[in-house]
Amino acid sequence: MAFFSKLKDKLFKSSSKLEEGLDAIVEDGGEEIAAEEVTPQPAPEPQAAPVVPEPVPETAASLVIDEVSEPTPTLTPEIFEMPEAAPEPEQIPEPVAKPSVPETEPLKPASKPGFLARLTGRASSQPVVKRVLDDDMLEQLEELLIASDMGVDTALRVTANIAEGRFGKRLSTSEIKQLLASEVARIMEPVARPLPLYPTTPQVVLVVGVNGSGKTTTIGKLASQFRAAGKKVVIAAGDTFRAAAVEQLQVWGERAGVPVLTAPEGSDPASLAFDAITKAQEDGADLLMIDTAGRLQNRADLMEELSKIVRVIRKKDETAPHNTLLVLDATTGQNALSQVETFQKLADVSGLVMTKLDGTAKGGVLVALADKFGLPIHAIGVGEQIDDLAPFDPEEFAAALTGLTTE
Ligand SMILES: Nc1nc2c(ncn2[C@@H]2O[C@H](COP(=O)(O)OP(=O)(O)OP(=O)(O)O)[C@@H](O)[C@H]2O)c(=O)[nH]1
Repeated sequence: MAFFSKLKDKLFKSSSKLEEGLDAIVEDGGEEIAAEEVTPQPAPEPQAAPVVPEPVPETAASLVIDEVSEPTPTLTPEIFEMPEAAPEPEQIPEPVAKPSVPETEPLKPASKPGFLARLTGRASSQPVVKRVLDDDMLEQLEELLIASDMGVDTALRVTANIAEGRFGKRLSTSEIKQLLASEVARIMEPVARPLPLYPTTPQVVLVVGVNGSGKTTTIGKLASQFRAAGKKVVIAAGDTFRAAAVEQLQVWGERAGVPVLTAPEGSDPASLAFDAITKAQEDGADLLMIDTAGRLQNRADLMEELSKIVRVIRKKDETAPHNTLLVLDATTGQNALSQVETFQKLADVSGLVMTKLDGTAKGGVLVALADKFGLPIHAIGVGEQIDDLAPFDPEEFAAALTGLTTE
């Protein structure tokens, strides 16, 4: 798949870091095994799921956005309904959420005889190095995952799951990679969800995040995708304190062919938001995306600013904002975790966009985020160009992160 190779190329630093680490771990204390002794490693048996498994629509991999019927304050899978533009009837997801699903039920990456399944069992004519999975090896694996920004808790859980039923067995780097990729995909599967779009118009998308995280760029990229999907979009440049931020948003608006509403420098962002929703309603816009300031230095001010924006737009539509997107910069690694905690206190964050996954060695933080918060990841930024915003696909991500290849 074209996107897979692009993501893989772009996640090169993350995967090479993990790959080199895994090679070193297996070689350290491993021994060479002749090809005929190499047996394919079965896919891992999932343990109790860290998060409740949710089926993900097949279409999730091809759409950053998803259209749903009713606005609700929280985003749960049952709000997903048939996207109007579903390409094939058989691709339509069943809107199922089963709180009664037993915790031990396997998660879904394995249900699709897809990419990972094709990799599993691949035979090699070359001799391979295998190492007995013992306490030393597990400790090294934990350290490697922690160093890859997966976070201590997630790294321990992932390693324990890999070890389950395999302790004392000999594993090759490729087998470990497959196991690791399956574990990562299993954690990521429930959070890989397109941005839900409700029928209410204008749909208000509030975009929050620290300065420099990629809010402006993401708004531009999203606006372009919405436009391509036939939506009428308006952008409000809500960071009225920084003229440069407003100018940059105007540039992105031009690129995406979307109007950007601005206000004089230093003016009240809530007042701009009110004018913007008024205009969006008058113009019959489908979407209003509101950029916001990201000054964490003064959290009380920022909190007041964000809650005032919400108060004011609710005067025009009490169900707004319909999505509050938190934009996170993957290169900040573990810092992204504290940003989620902080912004959850400042705003009612409904989903995440992770930017700058290209060229960072810190992609593992997504696994920690998914494991810890379970917030939907709607999209990932893999470059600075307008089309460098991709839907989040757990299997592709896991394969790219762990350095799995089809060759
Ligand atoms: N490589 C890469 N760079 C990105 C990505 N997303 C954003 N950037 C770059 O990150 C920098 C900051 O992005 P902005 O969109 O300006 O971030 P912001 O959060 O709006 O920042 P402020 O305007 O300071 O509030 C810019 O140089 C972008 O080109 C991405 O996915 N990959």
